Amino acid sequence: MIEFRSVSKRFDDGTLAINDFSLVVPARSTTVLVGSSGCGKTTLLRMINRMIEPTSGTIEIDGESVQGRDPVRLRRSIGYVMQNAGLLPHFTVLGNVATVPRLNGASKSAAGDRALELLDTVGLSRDLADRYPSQLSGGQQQRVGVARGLAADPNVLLMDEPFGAVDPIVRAELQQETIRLQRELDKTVVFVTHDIDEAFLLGDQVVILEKGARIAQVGSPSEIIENPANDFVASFIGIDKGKRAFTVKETPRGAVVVDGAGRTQGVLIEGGDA
Ligand SMILES: Nc1ncnc2c1ncn2[C@@H]1O[C@H](COP(=O)(O)OP(=O)(O)OP(=O)(O)O)[C@@H](O)[C@H]1O
Repeated sequence: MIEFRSVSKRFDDGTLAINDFSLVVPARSTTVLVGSSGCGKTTLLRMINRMIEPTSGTIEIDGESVQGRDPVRLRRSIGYVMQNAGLLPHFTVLGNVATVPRLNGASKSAAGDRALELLDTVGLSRDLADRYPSQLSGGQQQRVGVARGLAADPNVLLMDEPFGAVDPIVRAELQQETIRLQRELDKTVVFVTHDIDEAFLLGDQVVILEKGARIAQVGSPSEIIENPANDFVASFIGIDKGKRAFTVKETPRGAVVVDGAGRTQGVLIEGGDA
């Protein structure tokens, strides 16, 4: 579990990026921070692994303040996946993934073996191991980025808009892979996006943020859609534009559900376990 307690961050130029933010991130599930550009998502994420230091307040992982931990060791123990994968251009795929285990003291051959296993885990062919990042597609680069994030077998994985730069089809694939990985690996994932659909797809807990990282609402996707806390949330999740507003239409074969654009999205059945 990760806990933010009254965390604020004022940058040197006076910008108050985070204003008194408190949140519990449950272990072994995915929490998504979602909000418009500049609301403070990246700053929150980077305070977890001390790439950014809070001005006040504390952040704890499993009850221990990160401020008391050695920043370099802390960073190596937490997976971090960023937009555009953030790969080292002069290292091969294998080199990029093996770097973290090497830094953590693994021998060259053990780190290489681990890196190959991780390519399997993220669905990349081992044939790509000797390529350089520029020789990969955007989606493949992102997978390498995820493999690198998992390399230290961290309990906590931070993902900052990891699929922002790939096309919609690859993005959908990577989202499904993320869901599969989460099921298999059982990590505590904190995921940042500005895309509410991505947030609802991936998040067990979704945190909708306004400027200054003010929390507009925290809840499961169902809770938020069923009971938006205010007009800002309703608008942000698209209810007012009819995006998540469905109507029921009777047809000779039974009731169907129709979206705001008049397109039939599915059939209405009795019961279900929700
Ligand atoms: N080093 C810095 N110095 C001054 N202000 C900063 C710095 N880094 C970020 N900010 C400001 O802090 C606020 C929050 O930035 P942050 O990058 O956390 O937002 P974000 O929600 O991740 O945005 P985006 O989705 O565009 O990446 C913004 O107003 C930003 O301009």
